[in-house]
Amino acid sequence: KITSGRIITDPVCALPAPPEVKGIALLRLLPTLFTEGPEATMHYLHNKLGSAFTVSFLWKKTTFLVGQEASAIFFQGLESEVTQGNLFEFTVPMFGTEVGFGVDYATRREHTRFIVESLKPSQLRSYVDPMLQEVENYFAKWEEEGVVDLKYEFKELLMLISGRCLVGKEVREKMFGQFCTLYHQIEEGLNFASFMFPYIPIPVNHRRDRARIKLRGILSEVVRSRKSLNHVKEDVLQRFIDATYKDGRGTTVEEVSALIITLIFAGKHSSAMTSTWTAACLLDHANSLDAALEEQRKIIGKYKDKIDYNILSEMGVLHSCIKEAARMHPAPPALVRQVKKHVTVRTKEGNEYGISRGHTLVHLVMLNGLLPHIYKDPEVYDPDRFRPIREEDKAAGKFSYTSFGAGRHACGGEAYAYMQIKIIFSHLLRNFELKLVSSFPKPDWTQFLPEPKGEVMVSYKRRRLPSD
Ligand code: HEM
Repeated sequence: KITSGRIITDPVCALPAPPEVKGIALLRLLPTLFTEGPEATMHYLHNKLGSAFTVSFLWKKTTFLVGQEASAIFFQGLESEVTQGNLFEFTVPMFGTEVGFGVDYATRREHTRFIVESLKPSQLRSYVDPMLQEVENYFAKWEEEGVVDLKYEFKELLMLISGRCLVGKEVREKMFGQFCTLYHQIEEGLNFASFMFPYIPIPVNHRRDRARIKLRGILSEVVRSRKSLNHVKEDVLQRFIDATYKDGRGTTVEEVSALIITLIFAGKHSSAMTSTWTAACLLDHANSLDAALEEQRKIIGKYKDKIDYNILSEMGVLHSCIKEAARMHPAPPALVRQVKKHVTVRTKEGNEYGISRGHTLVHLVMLNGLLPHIYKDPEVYDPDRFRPIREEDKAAGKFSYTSFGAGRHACGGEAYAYMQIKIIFSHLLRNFELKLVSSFPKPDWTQFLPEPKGEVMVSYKRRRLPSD
């Protein structure tokens, strides 16, 4: 039985708790969960219980939030109320104890500042040419025509771009194969077993730990060499080397190396998956594809083959196509926090609930982008909804679009991500005729970081897109 808005006697919290699902009611949901997946299950609970509801399993209470009103506390709450806390403990053996959840909150905020500064528009301009070179070199290896798994291709390409723009030329040119192998071993350390028990002695954890030490060694060598030879480069690694804490202290070699590994992790998979969904959506919607091609023709007419930061900013149609794919298929489908101090959640339906300390809070990005009072026909791929005049997310206001997070922990790499994805797609659209040959992918919920299921097979044929 699903209990609704029950008055509880917790002395700290006089407000009713959100509707709760537990025991037999929870068991009854299992068939839907296994046959239709988490999104359908959450849809069902959201429709039935409203925009805040709690799932209780054993002693663990997880409260799910959907929509702007209910999610406000998630994004705006103080660190003393709502925190990422020790939920991300599992990332410490992946990235090291010098960054992320291995350090205190104040130091972590300083590191976020280093990241945001290294990816701000004035810095982004310098990453356009290296990104372009990586993209051109990559697709130059494709034949005259063929069939590829675009998901695989994007994973490879995004790793190359990360290698060049984040890690820098030394590693990219001399030891990239070794770097990738080690990085993948760290990435493989992210699975359901290591998430629950990050330190248990299983082979995948051993490999992750050995890989992190070796990778750290490689990066430390590069940082030391740059420092001793006074070699200054145009990449994120250099920005981290030059960064200073508020007290004037510089970053250590270990911190710089750990920050770079963290950043590749934050940006590579999410960008590769958003690119894959964008391709699948575009190739499945002739109107949107035509609009994106038309925009490229116009831009070629104006600037010929030249691409720079400003020209990329003119690709508004392409931008909306990517944003719309990320709305329907957000790279992280849900975001998590922990309640540190009792908080109040106000819902769109006009309810007020008290959430007690110790609850896990989950903001459901995957449902937030599908709310019909914000998005017209939310199940339809319609990039125009983000174009001037309509701008459905802006019209609705704060927290209506959360595919890149929001509030204190909003994505620090959003502009960088759009830039690299736009560079990839402008190249693909100008140089290849593409067709989706496999069926439109479903999300694969068996992966720790969900991605399109199976191969995303696309046929390509070289061509030169004429100008308008
Ligand atoms: C399409 C690609 C991307 C998507 C969909 C995405 C999405 C997100 C989301 C939803 C969050 C919020 C996490 C939370 O609230 O718990 C986030 C945080 C973050 N992202 Fe991204 N991201 C993308 C690309 C990137 C890239 C390319 C970088 C860097 C190169 C990056 C760096 C970060 C960082 C550093 C944070 C943490 C911010 C903080 O905790 O203060 N992201 N991202």
